[in-house]
Amino acid sequence: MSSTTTATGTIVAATDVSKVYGSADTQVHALRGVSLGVAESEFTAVMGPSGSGKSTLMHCMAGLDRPTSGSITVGGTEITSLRERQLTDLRRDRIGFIFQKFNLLSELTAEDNILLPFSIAGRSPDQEWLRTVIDILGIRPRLGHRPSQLSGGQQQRVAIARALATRPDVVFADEPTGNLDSSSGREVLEFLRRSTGDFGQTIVMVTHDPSAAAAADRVVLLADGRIAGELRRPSRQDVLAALDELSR
Ligand SMILES: Nc1ncnc2c1ncn2[C@@H]1O[C@H](COP(=O)(O)OP(=O)(O)OP(=O)(O)O)[C@@H](O)[C@H]1O
Repeated sequence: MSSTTTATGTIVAATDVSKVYGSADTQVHALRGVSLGVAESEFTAVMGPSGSGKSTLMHCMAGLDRPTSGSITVGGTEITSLRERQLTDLRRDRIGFIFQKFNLLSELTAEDNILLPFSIAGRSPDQEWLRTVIDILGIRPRLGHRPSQLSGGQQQRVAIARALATRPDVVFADEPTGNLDSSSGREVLEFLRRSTGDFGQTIVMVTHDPSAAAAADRVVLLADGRIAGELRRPSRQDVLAALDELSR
């Protein structure tokens, strides 16, 4: 079983997680006994070669997919045994998502996109928190715009506001800078970093980009469905060297 240090204050814990896709001779072992603890208020990046299991791990930890075996807890709740309805509620209430392609609803304004999780849940947002998030992200002047009227960087900031608005236990970000130019990408990473330092938000980000990973507190390396190592506050060069080592 691969494992990495589980810090105290662990908010998401995967224990001996395996995921097998397909059956019989078409089986793919996407994860082979991964154990990983995500510390509260930390920015964790997951990296590794294509096909190493990054998306599968993130989807399992976020309750979007079920592991074949092993345990996953989010905020102390074992999610692998939850029914579909309970999983949907847990994702809505305790998890935020940021995607490479922003995933904003094109017919809604930026503000309505940010408020969508609340409309779905039939709840009111914490107005003061919402104001703080919107102001820090600098999107107040854009709240009445639809996604097509916003740049990629602005759309991603709206998506970040939507993810943070519910104050989730953890935000999962899937290549959040993948569709952005380098300066918008840097801004987005800066916001993500700030949300961990200033607000104690926990973030798990899957990325291929060594510069993006270098913004994280911790970089977990996956290879062939196993944890292959980790780096603490690495530079871009450290990340590149570790990836190079993995591909040997
Ligand atoms: N739904 C699926 N059905 C069958 N095999 C799958 C499925 N999803 C992923 N796989 C396989 O599982 C392995 C891990 O895939 P995964 O997408 O998790 O890797 P990744 O590290 O995120 O890759 P990439 O960097 O290319 O996005 C790969 O061999 C992939 O082909």
